Amino acid sequence: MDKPLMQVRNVKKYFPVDKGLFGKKTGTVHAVDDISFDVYEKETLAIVGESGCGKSTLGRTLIRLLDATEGTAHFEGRDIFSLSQNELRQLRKEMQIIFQDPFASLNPRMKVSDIIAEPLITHESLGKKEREDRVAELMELVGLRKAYGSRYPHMFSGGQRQRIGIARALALHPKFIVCDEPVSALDVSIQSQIINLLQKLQEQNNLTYLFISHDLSVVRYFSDRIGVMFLGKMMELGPTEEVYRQPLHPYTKFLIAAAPVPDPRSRNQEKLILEGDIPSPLRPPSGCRFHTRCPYVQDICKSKEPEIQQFDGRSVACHFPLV
Ligand SMILES: Nc1ncnc2c1ncn2[C@@H]1O[C@H](COP(=O)(O)OP(=O)(O)OP(=O)(O)O)[C@@H](O)[C@H]1O
Repeated sequence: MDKPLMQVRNVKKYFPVDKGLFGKKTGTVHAVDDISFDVYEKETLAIVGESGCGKSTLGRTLIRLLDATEGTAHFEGRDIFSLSQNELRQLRKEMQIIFQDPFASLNPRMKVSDIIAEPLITHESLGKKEREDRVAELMELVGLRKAYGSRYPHMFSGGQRQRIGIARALALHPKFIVCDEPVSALDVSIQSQIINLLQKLQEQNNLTYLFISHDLSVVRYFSDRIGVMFLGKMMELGPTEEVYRQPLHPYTKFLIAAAPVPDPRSRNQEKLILEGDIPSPLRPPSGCRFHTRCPYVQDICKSKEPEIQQFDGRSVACHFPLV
């Protein structure tokens, strides 16, 4: 494996909730709650989990679109949570994000060529001709015809709009890209085109992806490793194929069993039925956060938070891993 590009240690992101009288703080959402992992150069690390488990908050915190509550994240040796505004400006070139809904993230009043040129104008001092050439190059890279540059976002299909978002994200030659559910809003046939494009761009540009998805069938065939989140915690992390073949955490086993694409090898897998709703991140359960839904729950799970155990390049936060 390549060396770590990012080392994330004990990162927390809490949101105060003020719905009380006079905007008084009435609680805290534990969106990301003490998460540690490494992201290796040129890998695709998928982060999966049900809606609201903190995937987007984690991704946004790691590229400093959100300020962490606690913890550190070293990117090529620099703790990105303690950078000055000026240093942060430099860092922004190296870290980008691709959003789920390309339409919402593209300014409808701007021409596509201006949308793609925007980061170049903000961060680079290129002449007009150089900038136009770079925009044309980026459009070609993502499979958009140069002539489309004078059109507006509403004139494009969802897949093409996502290509525009990807071109803009690539404009400054980033190393690390958070892909936040980039194909969830697209038709299945278009999803594979965009995933193929992301893979091609990764190879050509040595990109590292943190790929956020609620859909395990999407990430299976192209992520190198997979991290499974539940209520702000990382429950399991390991090489994708190994995690699918033998999930160590009951929650991972449930997610794989519930994934929409049938896997012939998993047909005989024990059916797991999860009891209850996802608990509130405002008042996470004591002990293991998953214990209220876990079919294998035992007394210790209700009172003691599991330590993270390491198994040969894999990690799991469970008192009774499925080894
Ligand atoms: N700005 C905010 N203020 C308060 N709570 C927030 C804020 N942003 C996110 N949350 C809460 O933090 C928790 C994690 O949200 P997040 O969007 O990171 O989850 P997610 O796993 O990405 O879900 P989804 O797939 O639905 O986007 C949720 O309970 C959410 O309501």
